[in-house]
Amino acid sequence: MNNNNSISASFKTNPTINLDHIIPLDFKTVLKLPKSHSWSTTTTSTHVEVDEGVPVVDLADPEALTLIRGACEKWGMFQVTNHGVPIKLLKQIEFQSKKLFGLPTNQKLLAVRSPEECTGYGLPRISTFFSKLFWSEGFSIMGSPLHHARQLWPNHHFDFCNVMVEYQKELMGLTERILGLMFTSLDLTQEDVKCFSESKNGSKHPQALLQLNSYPICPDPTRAMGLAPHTDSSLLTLLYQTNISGLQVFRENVGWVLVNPISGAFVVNVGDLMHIICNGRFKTALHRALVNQTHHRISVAYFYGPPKDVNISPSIKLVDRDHPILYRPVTWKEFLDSKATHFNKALDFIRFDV
Ligand SMILES: C=C1C[C@]23C[C@@]1(O)CC[C@H]2[C@@]12CCC[C@@](C)(C(=O)O1)[C@H]2[C@@H]3C(=O)O
Ligand SMILES: O=C(O)CCC(=O)C(=O)O
Ligand SMILES: [Fe+2]
Repeated sequence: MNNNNSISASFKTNPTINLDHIIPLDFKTVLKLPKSHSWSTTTTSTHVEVDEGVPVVDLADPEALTLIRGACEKWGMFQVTNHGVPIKLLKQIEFQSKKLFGLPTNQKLLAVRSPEECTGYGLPRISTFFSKLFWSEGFSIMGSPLHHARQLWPNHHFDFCNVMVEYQKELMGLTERILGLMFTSLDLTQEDVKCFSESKNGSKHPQALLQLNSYPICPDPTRAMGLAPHTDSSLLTLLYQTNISGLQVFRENVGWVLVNPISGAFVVNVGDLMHIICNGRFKTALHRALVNQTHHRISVAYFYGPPKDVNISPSIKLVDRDHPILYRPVTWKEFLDSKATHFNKALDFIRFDV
């Protein structure tokens, strides 16, 4: 799916940038944090302790709708349990990710993401917005991972590919179920949220990207950044953060709050597009990942969005005299283009002055 027809084209790396922003360091050989990866300690300063953390929602709970609405309004994030995705699949994707990131660097570079593309091995795209580099590496997949998996393991890519494909199938089902709950919690029906109706070129398919993240053991975590603060551009992101902590979410007037790993749970992030549809009522979650000195951390993010050329705009049901319309219509493609230039300010560029 690496063509101009998909959203992948919108978050391609600017071809003129330094390859340092694509090719990760050979982390295993580094005993001291290099200057290139040394952030000021104020940027990496750790989280605050809070009494009540990110809400956890058991999908079988009769109160799930109310809990989800409250969590999205207050945190832009919650964790889900009892979601139906087999634990075995979660263990398998963790295993396959570790297998991939454990390869020697020269082998991983066989599948490096090219500047024009969105899939393959490399540093997270947002690294181009920062002068310091991240203590992390990633592998992005859209649809079939076959092309890059063959480059890594010419004869032994079957298990990897099967797990990635199965995981994407399961996560698409779960994401759509959670999206339905989120809309229902605001009394919105399918008709109220037009983003899945026919797109201009007749394609009705939602778009999704699977991102495997690896945060190697770090010699000086107090000065390193795994993934800098950002919001996801998606409608919704489902993150499996294994059992090693590192994810933090920002709360206004509170600070950075740790998202405690819960065995077998998914973290659900409200993305920018959901924030637009809800006219700001559900908050897009500002989050980041820090690293540690003892454990290699893996996380798996599934970004889900609408067909690329469908207009996304605030639902009129959530607009009234007290809640004026905040955003103008935008397609996911246009928004990703804007995000690739304006990064965390992209929402401001489509906001009406109120
Ligand atoms: C579908 C997408 C979401 C994403 C941009 C992209 O087109 C492809 C990569 C995704 C990712 C993964 C790491 C974090 C993130 C912020 C980034 O830079 O690239 C997200 C993007 C996003 O949500 O904007
Ligand atoms: O690794 C994590 O906990 C966060 C990953 C993330 O935010 C992302 O991939 O967008
Ligand atoms: Fe994210």
